[in-house]
Amino acid sequence: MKIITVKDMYEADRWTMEEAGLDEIVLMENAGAALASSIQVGEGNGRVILAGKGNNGGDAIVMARRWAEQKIPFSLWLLCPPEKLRSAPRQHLNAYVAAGHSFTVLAPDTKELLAEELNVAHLIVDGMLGIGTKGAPREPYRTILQWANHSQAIRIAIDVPSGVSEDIHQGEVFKATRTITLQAPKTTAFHPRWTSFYGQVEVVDIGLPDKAFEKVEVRRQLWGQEQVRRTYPKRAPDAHKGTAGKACVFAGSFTMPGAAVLAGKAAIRGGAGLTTIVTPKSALPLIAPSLTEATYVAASDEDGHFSGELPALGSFDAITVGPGIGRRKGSALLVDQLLEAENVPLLLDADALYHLSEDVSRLKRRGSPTILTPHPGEMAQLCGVKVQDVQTERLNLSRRFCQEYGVFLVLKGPHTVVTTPSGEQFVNHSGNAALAKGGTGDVLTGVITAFMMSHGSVQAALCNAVWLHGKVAEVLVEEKHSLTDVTASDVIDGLPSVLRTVEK
Ligand SMILES: NC(=O)C1=CN([C@@H]2O[C@H](COP(=O)(O)OP(=O)(O)OC[C@H]3O[C@@H](n4cnc5c(N)ncnc54)[C@H](OP(=O)(O)O)[C@@H]3O)[C@@H](O)[C@H]2O)[C@H](O)CC1
Ligand SMILES: [K+]
Repeated sequence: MKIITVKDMYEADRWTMEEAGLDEIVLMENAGAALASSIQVGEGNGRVILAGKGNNGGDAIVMARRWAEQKIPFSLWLLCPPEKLRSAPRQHLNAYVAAGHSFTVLAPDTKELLAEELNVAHLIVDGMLGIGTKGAPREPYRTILQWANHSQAIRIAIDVPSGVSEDIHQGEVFKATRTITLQAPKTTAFHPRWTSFYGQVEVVDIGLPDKAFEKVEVRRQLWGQEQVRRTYPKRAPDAHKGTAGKACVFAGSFTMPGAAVLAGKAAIRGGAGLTTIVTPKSALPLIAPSLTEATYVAASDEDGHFSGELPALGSFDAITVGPGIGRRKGSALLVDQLLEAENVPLLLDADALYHLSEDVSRLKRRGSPTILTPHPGEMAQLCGVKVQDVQTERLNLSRRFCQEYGVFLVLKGPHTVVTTPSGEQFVNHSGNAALAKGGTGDVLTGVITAFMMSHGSVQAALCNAVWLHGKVAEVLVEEKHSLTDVTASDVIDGLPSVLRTVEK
């Protein structure tokens, strides 16, 4: 599903109205109808619908008419005098009134009443400001946003939470429990400044034809269950361990053996036919008892770490380096040599990224796919910028990096972004805060390693692995865990149940 900018959305709107002849009134009707049916109204009274002067307010007015016809009690508040409404919302207000329904206009003598209603509301629907917002909300929106955000109510935003805009500001923003976005997800939903204001994001169809987006150059998409099901490869009935892929994972050290165990286990659970762990000799006995299915190569060891001497190896379908290798000179030498490995995809994670950041230009010499899986701190180091700069420019920075160095990149975080060497981007739509724990990154690395070998496309392999990893965390928390207690091993144990749903 394409992720679009405000400019893209207005262009698609224009095409739909001018070329397809569907006017704004119809789209607004569709929007209001979709909203009315996707919001669970719950028990009791105390539903407040807030409508601003623009078309976002128009969507709210249509939704209110639909609810009124279903005899759902609510109060509709108009935050500007009716004559100040834009044309389409005004027409819909006329229809609302003609149908015999009532509303209240915000005015000095009604302000207190709105404050009180918001205070006791159990559901607030935000149709105040949409994608036409510029900068921080002005009055009266600012004050109403403060009241709404203080309420204990469930808060549902129409299209975007009011106050969210492409120009970043520090003003008041509607803190939505859930945002029902019209037609296509907007880039602001994945901007670190705004993500938390969106709450849970849901996209509803309001009838714009796909063709409306054809002219829009969209190179950012949302990756979710539907895309995973479409691209997840079926295992051939005659598959054997050789065809399922041979992975070589350089991981672990005397002080960090667990990282190798987690990455290796996850690769095996993720479907790798054969997994070989290459680890310093003294770390091997710490790893092998916990990972019986792997084979091992004992690498030359210096103080429990890689000495830098590359052991003789057979041929592999994927090489991964990084989990638990540490930051010593020996592992730096190891990374340097592996970057020269020909004809095999190479995944660099964790401390391998630390060593890579010494000289990123080495990436340009690689002939086979290279995959980097940094968290924001590692990305900052790779790019020579501050972590904060990575967070505010996640999409743009990733794209520039991948295009310059010709790599695939998985930038981890609440909406993990996968970028291809040509700059196509995929924003992941699964996961939760349970993954904020040491070791979960090693698990992701293992799954990616396996998927790189089973999927025909590196991009699909990365996107599917990231989605699966996040989905497992969701299922764990839904079924038997809390956000606090999930461990990296739990994530490995949770892989089978989600994989089964994907394979069906
Ligand atoms: N195709 C679709 O997706 C459709 C979406 N719809 C909905 O329409 C809105 C966008 O509607 P639009 O009227 O363009 O914009 P808004 O509703 O966001 O309102 C913009 C007006 O609000 C004022 N404004 C702007 N910034 C601020 C601010 N910081 N503080 C206060 N007020 C602000 C401004 O008016 P002024 O006269 O004050 O300048 C804007 O004009 C979209 O989000 C969907 O919800 C359609 O219903 C169907 C098609
Ligand atoms: K809104």
